[in-house]
Amino acid sequence: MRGAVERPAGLTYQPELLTDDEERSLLSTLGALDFREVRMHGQVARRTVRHFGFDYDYGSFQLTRAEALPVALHGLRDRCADLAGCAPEALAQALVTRYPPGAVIGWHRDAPAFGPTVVGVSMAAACLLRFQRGTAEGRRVYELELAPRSGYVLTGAARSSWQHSIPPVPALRYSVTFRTLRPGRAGASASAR
Ligand SMILES: O=C(O)CCC(=O)C(=O)O
Ligand SMILES: [Fe+2]
Repeated sequence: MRGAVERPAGLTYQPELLTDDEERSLLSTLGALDFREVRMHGQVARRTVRHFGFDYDYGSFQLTRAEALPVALHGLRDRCADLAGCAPEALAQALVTRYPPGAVIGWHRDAPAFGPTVVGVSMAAACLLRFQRGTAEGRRVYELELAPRSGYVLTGAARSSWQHSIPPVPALRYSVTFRTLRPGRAGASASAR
């Protein structure tokens, strides 16, 4: 990655957020989920996903109600809320992603329909999380290894100004990403049920 290295403000990384036993038990829950394909611009991605709480429609840019978070993932949400310093219920959306070897997620910022806080947990294989902002001479980059059982929080500039991506994962990886909703969306979400 070309550019000056700068750690994004608002990025927190927490190794060993989960114990080995917690990871093992969560992986058996995640492994049993029925994952769905991701289709963007007509292309089917290698990674597959499952949404809980809310689903994001890439066509209409709207959030719609999805199935409730399984009880087996409530403890994980509590842990992530602690890490982010918010109430567990504020983490209204959970996205579970399964990355088979070689799967990626391209450069993006999380949708503006979501709120100011994004918390992610990594399980099974490690991967790199890359950040970029600015162009040409002003390009800034950062790279972080996400170890299995670790968590990260994106707030502030890390959430809203920097883009992030994951290059091809070396081995099967699962992540659970919890997101808040944009303030003022509570009414909209209730009527979208
Ligand atoms: O897998 C991850 O940890 C990050 C996924 C991500 O950036 C996203 O789904 O928006
Ligand atoms: Fe993201």
